[in-house]
Amino acid sequence: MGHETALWARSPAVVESVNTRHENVVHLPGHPCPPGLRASNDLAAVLNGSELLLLVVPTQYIVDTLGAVAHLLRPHQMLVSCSKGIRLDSLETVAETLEGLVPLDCRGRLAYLSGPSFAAEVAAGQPTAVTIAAKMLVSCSKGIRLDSLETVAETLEGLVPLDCRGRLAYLSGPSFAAEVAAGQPTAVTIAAKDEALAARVQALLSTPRLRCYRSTDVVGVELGGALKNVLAIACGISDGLGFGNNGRAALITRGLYEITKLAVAMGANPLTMAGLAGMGDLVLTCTGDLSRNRTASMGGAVAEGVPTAVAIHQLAVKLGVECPIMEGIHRVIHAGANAQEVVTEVMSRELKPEVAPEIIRGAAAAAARPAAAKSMPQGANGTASGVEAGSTDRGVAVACRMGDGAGGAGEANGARSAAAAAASFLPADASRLLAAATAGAAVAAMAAVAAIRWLGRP
Ligand SMILES: NC(=O)c1ccc[n+]([C@@H]2O[C@H](COP(=O)([O-])OP(=O)(O)OC[C@H]3O[C@@H](n4cnc5c(N)ncnc54)[C@H](O)[C@@H]3O)[C@@H](O)[C@H]2O)c1
Ligand SMILES: O=P(O)(O)OC[C@H](O)CO
Repeated sequence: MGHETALWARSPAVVESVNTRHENVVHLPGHPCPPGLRASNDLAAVLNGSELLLLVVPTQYIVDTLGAVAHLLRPHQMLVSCSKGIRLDSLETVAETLEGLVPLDCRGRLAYLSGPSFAAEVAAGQPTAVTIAAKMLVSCSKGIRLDSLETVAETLEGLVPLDCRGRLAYLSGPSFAAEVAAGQPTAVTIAAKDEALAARVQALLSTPRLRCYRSTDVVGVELGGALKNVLAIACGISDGLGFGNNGRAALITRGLYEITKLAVAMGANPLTMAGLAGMGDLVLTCTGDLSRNRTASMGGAVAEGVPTAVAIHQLAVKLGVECPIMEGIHRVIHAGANAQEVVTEVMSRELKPEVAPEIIRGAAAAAARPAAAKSMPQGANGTASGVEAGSTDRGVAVACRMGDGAGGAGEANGARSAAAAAASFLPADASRLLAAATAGAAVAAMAAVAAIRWLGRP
C-alpha cells in the first residue's frame, strides 16, 4: 500500500515477469502488481534493504530458504511469517523454527500472520481480515517495589529471558478501569524502549474510544503513574480535613513539581511529566471520585500509593531530592504523624522562589544561545534520539536538586547543557519557552505546552 516493496523469488521467470510485465504470470496471473514492487533473485540484497520482511514460503522449505541468510537479519528489522504448517523433520512450528534460526537479538521482532486470506482475493483488493500474533507483554501496573525499590520495568527486565526484553511495553495514563469498560473516551501512553514496539502496541490497543500515544521514556511514563498515587492520597486527606479547591490545586501543582524532580533524577524526561502519564493521571486521581488512592483514607480497596509512599521516601533520601509533600504523606500514613500538623509544617517551611534561581539562570543562558548554533541528533522519526534525550534529562535532574539547596558548579553546567541542548533544535522563541520548561520542571510543564502550541501555530 504505497510502500517500496522488494519481492524475492527463486524462479528467474517470476522475477522477469514481475519486473517487465508487472504481473506474476507464474503464481498470480491476472493481477497487476502494485506500482512500487520490484523482484529479485538475490535474497541477501532484498533482506538487507528491508525494514519489514514478510516470509511467505512453504513451511518445509523455511530452513532451506532462510538458513543461509538468517544471520544477516538486523535487530531493527521485523520478520512476519505468513507460513502455515509444521515441519516434518523436527515437528517444530514455524515460530519454533524461526526462533532457532534468527540471531538472538532479532527474536523480539518475530511476528506471525494468519487468517482467511486467499492470495488472489488479497491481490484483487477484496476485504480481508487476518491476525498478527507477536509475543509482547504490556504492563499496566503503577507502583514501585518496596523490597528492591525497582520500577515495574526494572523488575520485568530482570524476570524475563534476555531475548524477550525487547518486547516489554508499559501502559499508563488517566484511565479509571470503570470508565474504560464503559467505553468513555480515554487517552493513555504506551512506553517501550524501542519506538517500533511502542508503535505496534499502540496500533493494537487503540480504538475510537481508547486513544494511545507512544513514548520511549519508559522510566518517565512508569514513574508518573506510580508517584501520582501518593498525591492522590494527599488530596483525599486534604478533602477529609475539610480543605477546599485552593489546597487541592496547590497539592496537584507542587506535587507535580516533586514528582518531576524525583522522576528526572531517576532518568525521566521532564516533558513526560507534562503528559498523560504525568499531569494527566495526577489530575485524574487527585480529583476523581473513582480513585481508590484518593479515597484510601476512607478505607477499602487497593491503593498502590500506600506502599509507594514508603518507596518514594527511601528513593528521595537515596537520591537527595527534597519532596516535602510526599514525605509528609509518608509520615502520616506510616509513622502516625498528625495530618493537620504536617500540613502546617509543610506550609510554614522557609519561603522560596517558585522556580529555583539556579535553574532560571541555566535556562536563560540556554535561551541566549543562537538557535542554529548546534544541531540535535535526530531519531528515525525526526525527533531527538532517546539517548540524547536521556543524557540531557539527567542534566536537568541535577539542576532540580540544586533548587533545593544542594549543588555546585558541575551541577549548574548540567542544567545549562540540558537547556542548551533543548534550545539547539528549536526556533528561538520556542527555545525560551522550552528552556523554561526544562528548568522549572513540573511547574513549567505549562510552558512546555505553550512551546508546543507555539510550534504548531500557523
Ligand atoms: N483499576 C484501575 O482503574 C487501574 C487503571 C490503570 C492502572 N491500574 C493499575 O493496575 C494495577 C492493578 O490494579 P487493579 O485495579 O487491576 O487491581 P485489582 O485489585 O483489581 O487486582 C488485579 C488482580 O490482581 C490479583 N491480585 C491481587 N493481589 C494479588 C497477589 N498478592 N498475588 C497475585 N495476584 C493478586 C487480583 O486477584 C486481581 O485478579 C495497579 O498497579 C493499578 O495502579 C489500575
Ligand atoms: O483508583 P486508583 O487511584 O488506583 O487509580 C486508577 C488509575 O491509576 C487511574 O489512572
